[in-house]
Amino acid sequence: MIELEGLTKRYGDKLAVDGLTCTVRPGMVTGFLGPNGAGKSTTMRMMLDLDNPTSGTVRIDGRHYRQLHNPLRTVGALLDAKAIHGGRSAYNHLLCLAQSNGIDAVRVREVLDVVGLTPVARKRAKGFSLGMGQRLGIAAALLGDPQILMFDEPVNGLDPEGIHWIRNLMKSLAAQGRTVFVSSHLMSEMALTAEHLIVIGQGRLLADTSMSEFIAQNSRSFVRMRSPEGERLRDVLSGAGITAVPAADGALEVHGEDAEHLGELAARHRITLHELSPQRASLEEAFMRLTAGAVEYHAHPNHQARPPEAGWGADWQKKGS
Ligand SMILES: Nc1ncnc2c1ncn2[C@@H]1O[C@H](COP(=O)(O)OP(=O)(O)OP(=O)(O)O)[C@@H](O)[C@H]1O
Repeated sequence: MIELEGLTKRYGDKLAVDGLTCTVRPGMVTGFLGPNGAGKSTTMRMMLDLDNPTSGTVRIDGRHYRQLHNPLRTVGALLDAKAIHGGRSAYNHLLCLAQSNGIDAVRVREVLDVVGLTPVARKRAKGFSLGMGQRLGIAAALLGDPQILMFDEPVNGLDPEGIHWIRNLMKSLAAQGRTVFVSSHLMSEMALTAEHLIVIGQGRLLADTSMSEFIAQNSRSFVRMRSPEGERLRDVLSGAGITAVPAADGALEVHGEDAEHLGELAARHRITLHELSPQRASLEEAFMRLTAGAVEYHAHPNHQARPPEAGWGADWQKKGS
């Protein structure tokens, strides 16, 4: 379990993380979301004691990172896959890590096997593709067989097979009772992987909730109905006090009613339906809706450089468009 309490980080005038209080629990994958510059990497670095908080605390299984006897056996992390000594082979990179952390060398072969790098174990890491580098970083995170795992953008550079693999790996680690904390900008991937979400914007906590609650609370859901007797269907709905809004393709959209009720109503009036489909918003829509006011870096849609306006989009050029 990872507990944050009032975690705050200030860089000069910039409040990168602003009083974060939340708990990352074991037995599930927790997704960590936020627009660019929201403070995700800074938070993860503070969790791993790579950066000092301005105030507030992080506790890993009840202790500060510095109090952990053998940190790699408690918490494994993939933060920056490029932070590897490129001159070493994958095997030697992991062996050095294992030896300096009192981990048996046998474990090196095990994790190489888990991440599928055994065939290239003796090759120098500097010749690795982005995806292979990610796999090596994941192998390092797994080396100490820790109960807590943190991954910052783990699917970066992975091909579809690799993305599928890491999704299953994270789910299986969580199913073993481990704490799995993962950040990603790939919403569709996050929707398939995470059970719980922690969302931040401009360093502040915006949501700490289950995936399904998050989508339900931050999106509009409705039922689409399509019938060859559209006019009559609309009259029947209206007679039952239900407002239906026509969609561009001739279907009707009904808010605030469940599909079962609407289907039964149509059946009672012997109205043929060609479609009766509950529409649930995607995680991406819900995320965009929640974070709309907390997006820090905006690109302007018409490609032409435009002087930044005042307000929360003013410094978008900092990270390039
Ligand atoms: N070492 C630093 N010095 C000064 N400012 C920093 C430093 N590290 C991060 N920041 C600033 O703190 C804010 C949060 O950055 P951070 O990298 O944690 O965000 P993020 O959510 O990980 O972003 P992204 O999704 O783009 O990776 C940003 O405005 C960033 O420019």
